[in-house]
Amino acid sequence: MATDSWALAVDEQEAAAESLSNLHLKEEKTKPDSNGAVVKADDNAEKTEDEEKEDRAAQSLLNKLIRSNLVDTTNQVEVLQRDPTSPLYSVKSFEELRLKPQLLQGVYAMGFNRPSKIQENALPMMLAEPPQNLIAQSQSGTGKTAAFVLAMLSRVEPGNKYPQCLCLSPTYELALQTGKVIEQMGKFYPELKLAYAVRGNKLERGQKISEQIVIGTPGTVLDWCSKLKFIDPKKIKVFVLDEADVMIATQGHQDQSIRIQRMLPRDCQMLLFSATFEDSVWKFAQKVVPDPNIIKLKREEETLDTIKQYYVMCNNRDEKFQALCNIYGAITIAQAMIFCHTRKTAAWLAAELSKEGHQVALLSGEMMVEQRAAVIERFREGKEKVLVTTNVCARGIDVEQVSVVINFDLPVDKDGNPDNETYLHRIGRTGRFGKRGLAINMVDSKHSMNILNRIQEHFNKKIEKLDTDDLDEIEKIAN
Ligand SMILES: Nc1ncnc2c1ncn2[C@@H]1O[C@H](COP(=O)(O)OP(=O)(O)OP(=O)(O)O)[C@@H](O)[C@H]1O
Repeated sequence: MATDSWALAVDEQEAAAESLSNLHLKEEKTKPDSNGAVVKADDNAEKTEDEEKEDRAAQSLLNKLIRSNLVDTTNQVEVLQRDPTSPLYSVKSFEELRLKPQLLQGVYAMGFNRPSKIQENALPMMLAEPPQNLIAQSQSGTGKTAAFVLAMLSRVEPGNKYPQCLCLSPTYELALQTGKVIEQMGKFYPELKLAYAVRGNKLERGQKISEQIVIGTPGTVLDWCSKLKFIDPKKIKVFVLDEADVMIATQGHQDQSIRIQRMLPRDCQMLLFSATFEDSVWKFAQKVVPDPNIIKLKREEETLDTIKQYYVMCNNRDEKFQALCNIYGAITIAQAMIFCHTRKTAAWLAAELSKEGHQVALLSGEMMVEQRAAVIERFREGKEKVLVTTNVCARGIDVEQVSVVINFDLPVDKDGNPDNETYLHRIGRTGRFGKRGLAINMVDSKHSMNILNRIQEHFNKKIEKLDTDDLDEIEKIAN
């Protein structure tokens, strides 16, 4: 399980050296050399990076668990065809795809009325004859999984009792999630079976798999294809590489995926999906998907334009808490998210707010992903009005009804510099879909004032000072 390790490292520092608790926020990058706590932070640096990678898989799983709808996007899909002279097809309905009736029934049973933006272009390409390869990138929640599941289900011949579609996922949990979609969409195909090639799923040696679709993690799939020979890779017609960006962040997965790909027949259809498209993903994609069509859908830009930003000057944690109480006392806040730098602060703040009678949810890095999903779900349903959280676990969560975001601690990176991207992520979520949002930043030292100033400069947007002792002033900001 992934952990909020950066916060954990900081927590450890806090406990180990209370008097030096602000060391990680040192303005200058150079770290004092005579201090044990700082050396410890250095020791942790590598571990933190590793665990951050692991956190990508956890984040991805969390996104899947809490997502119930397609993500809205106004951006246009970018399509790069392998053969630019061939006509470009896009579909506005599932009927146009001439799917097998059982499959169309499965799609409608899932409540899909029409293809998503990425599906409009991706599906005709994936279902074309002869099969074409595809690399597709779009953010989580835009319909990629549903698209490749539909492609696998369309190509499979249920009468043939051997694996024909192979799908690689970065983790066991993500494989299970995709498996669920296959089962749902293939509901009206009773003869269709699915096998999970994941660690712990032990088969007897010499056995052959009769399931038509295999989904699994690269290490186990490689074993099943080569050493154990449970799967005959030469019979695979569709090869899907899901979550390529998460995949390559895990040691060994890239090589294993390439080795699997090499065992497949030349005419096997190769499909690769990724939520992001940094250079490393692109290089990997080109290695495993020959002659691809490419589809990209840009992430919806987050902006601070519709958000009123304020800061409150305090001297310490207790004053910050008092300021928060004053704000709550003066204005009605439907739902708020409050961000803290460490788990320890988050837990403390949640407890203090509860004592004040607020219905508080705490989202923290040591929770299992499923627990986090449950907390977010309750918050979404409005069962709690305040969500206190640290950074890592709240990234990428869309909580549309949140009207106020409070940075109890300003976001800083490992070197103590402003983390502008995180600031935008946190705050950008309030002012969605034309709504106006409110962001309040707590500042408690010269150092954090400096961070705030640098954030202001970066976005070229003024953050106004707010006096939380002046009730009239607070009331004004809510209007
Ligand atoms: N055409 C559609 N119409 C309505 N809902 C859809 C459609 N396609 C997918 N969905 C739903 O939208 C959500 C996101 O879809 P999907 O999981 O396929 O996206 P994704 O890009 O693969 O995201 P992730 O990588 O997080 O899984 C799911 O709840 C899915 O059931």
